[in-house]
Amino acid sequence: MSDSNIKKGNEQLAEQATHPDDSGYISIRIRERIRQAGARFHANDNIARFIEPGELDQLQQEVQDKMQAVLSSLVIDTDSDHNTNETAKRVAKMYLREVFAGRYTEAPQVTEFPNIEKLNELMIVGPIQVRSACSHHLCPIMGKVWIGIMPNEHSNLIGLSKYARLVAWLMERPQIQEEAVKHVADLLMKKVNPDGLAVVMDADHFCMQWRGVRDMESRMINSVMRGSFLNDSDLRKEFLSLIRAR
Ligand SMILES: Nc1nc2c(ncn2[C@@H]2O[C@H](COP(=O)(O)OP(=O)(O)OP(=O)(O)O)[C@@H](O)[C@H]2O)c(=O)[nH]1
Repeated sequence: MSDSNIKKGNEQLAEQATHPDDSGYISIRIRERIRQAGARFHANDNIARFIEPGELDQLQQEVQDKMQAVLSSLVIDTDSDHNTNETAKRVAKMYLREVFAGRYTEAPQVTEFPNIEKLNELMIVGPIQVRSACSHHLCPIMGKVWIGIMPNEHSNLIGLSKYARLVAWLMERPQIQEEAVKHVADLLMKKVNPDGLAVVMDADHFCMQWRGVRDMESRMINSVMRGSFLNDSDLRKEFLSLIRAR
């Protein structure tokens, strides 16, 4: 980072400090609030409730300044290289507003309708295209998710698009696939309260393709079965054969 960039970054951080005695790093204040609440802030946790209005902009600026330092340590001349001149800014925006946005924003609003007609037939949604990142290398995970729902009279019905919105909100975080699928199942159990739920995810892990073992063929497929999908092997088979046919 050039001296002028460092100075600019420091001035911006100083301006952001609302208390004269804090370091100016908004991430420190947010972390402190989370710790005081006894909450967790792993890569796949949502921390939106600890971020006050306007603070996400400050956090993005902090990430930008630190990303600029990473580029500088990579010995990239971001001052004269027109291609990387604004890379720190782009990457900060991409992390906070796009690929990891599920950490920093509240869950999408979902209208829940009562199951007036007492529907109890298998319903399948998918393939829902999903984009996530592994928490080990922050490399993309790109894949598909299928959801099977067996409602009962106590279930809520939610709009079809809401499955995709909820799944996207959970996926836009660094994580491992096993936990991602479990989180999808937990959230849908809470929202829909079905008799049974099945979630299958099939994804490419770029940390195995772009780098590391550089295996372009292998993928990860995993599933979570709850309630009647666990207890009723015919239902499970019907679900799996219907998604296989797609
Ligand atoms: N179980 C699981 N592993 C994952 C997932 N995404 C990435 N990984 C793996 O996480 C592992 C991280 O392993 P490490 O040994 O700590 O890192 P590394 O030395 O860079 O590993 P290599 O990829 O083998 O070069 C790698 O084997 C990845 O393939 C996931 O969703 N689930």
